[in-house]
Amino acid sequence: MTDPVYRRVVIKLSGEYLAGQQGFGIDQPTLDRVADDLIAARQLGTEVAVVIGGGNIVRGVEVSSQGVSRTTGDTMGMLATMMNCLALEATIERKGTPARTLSAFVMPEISELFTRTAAHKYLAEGRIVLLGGGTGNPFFTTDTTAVLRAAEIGAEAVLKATNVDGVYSADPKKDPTATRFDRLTHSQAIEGGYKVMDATAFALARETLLPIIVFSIAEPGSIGAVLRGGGHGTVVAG
Ligand SMILES: Nc1ncnc2c1ncn2[C@@H]1O[C@H](COP(=O)(O)OP(=O)(O)O)[C@@H](O)[C@H]1O
Ligand SMILES: O=c1ccn([C@@H]2O[C@H](COP(=O)(O)OP(=O)(O)O)[C@@H](O)[C@H]2O)c(=O)[nH]1
Repeated sequence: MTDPVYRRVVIKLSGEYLAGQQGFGIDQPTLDRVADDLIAARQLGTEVAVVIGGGNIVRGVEVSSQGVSRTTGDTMGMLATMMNCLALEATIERKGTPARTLSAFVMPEISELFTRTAAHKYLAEGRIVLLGGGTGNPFFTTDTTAVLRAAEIGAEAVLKATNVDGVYSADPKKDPTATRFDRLTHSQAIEGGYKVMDATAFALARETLLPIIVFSIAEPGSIGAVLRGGGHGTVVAG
C-alpha cells in the first residue's frame, strides 16, 4: 500500500452529512461509516485531527433569522459541533481506536480545553483528535476553524470532506452545467467566490500556505485515497 503523503492533517467533516437520509441530527449508521474511514486513515500513519460542522443540528444564520440574535445562534451552532464530536468520539472508541475531544470552550465536565500542547500530546499518542466548538467565536465557520487549527498545530493540509466531489464553477446542486476544477490557487478560489468554503477560510489558508483538498465523503475510503496523494477532488494550493 502507498505510504501517506502527509504527516499530520486536519479533516473538516461536514455536519450536514452526518444527518444521513433523515435530514436532521445524527444518523448512527452514517457516523459508523465515517468513523471506519477515519480509523483506516489513522492506520495509514498520518496524525489525524478532525473538525466537525454543526449544520445537521444548528446553523447560526438560520436560527437567527427566526428570532434569536446572531451571536446566540452562532453559539448554539458551536455547541452543536460539540455534540457531533462526542458522538463521533464514542463511535470511534467503540471500534477500539482511541480518540479525544478538545473544546474551544471551557467545559471541564465534558471535554478538555483545546491547546496546541494537548493536541500534540494526543496526536503523538496515536489518538484521533476531535476539535469541537468551532473557533469559539461567532461569525466564523467550521471551515475557517479547520484552517485555523491546522495552522496552529502544524498540519500539512486541510481535507474538506463534504457533500460534493470538489470545487465547481457554480453550485453543482443548482447548476447542472457546472464544471469541476482539479486544481485552483487560493487566490482563484477567493476571486471565484465559490461557495463551497467561505472566503475567510481560503484567505487564512493562503496566508498560512496550507493546501485544502475538497472531496466527497460519500465515497467510502475517500479520506485514505487523498492521504495517499490520490483521490478525486479539487486541490486548492499555491
Ligand atoms: N462552486 C461550488 N462548488 C462546489 N460546491 C458548491 C459550490 N457553490 C456552492 N456549493 C455547495 O457547497 C456545499 C458544501 O458546502 P457546505 O454546505 O458548507 O458543506 P459542509 O457541510 O461540508 O460544511 C455543497 O453541498 C454544494 O452544494
Ligand atoms: O467558529 C465558529 C464555527 C461555527 N460557528 C457556528 O456553528 C455553526 C455550524 O458550523 P458550520 O455551519 O460550519 O457547519 P457545517 O456547514 O460544516 O455543518 C455555524 O453555522 C455557526 O453558527 C461559529 O459561530 N463560529
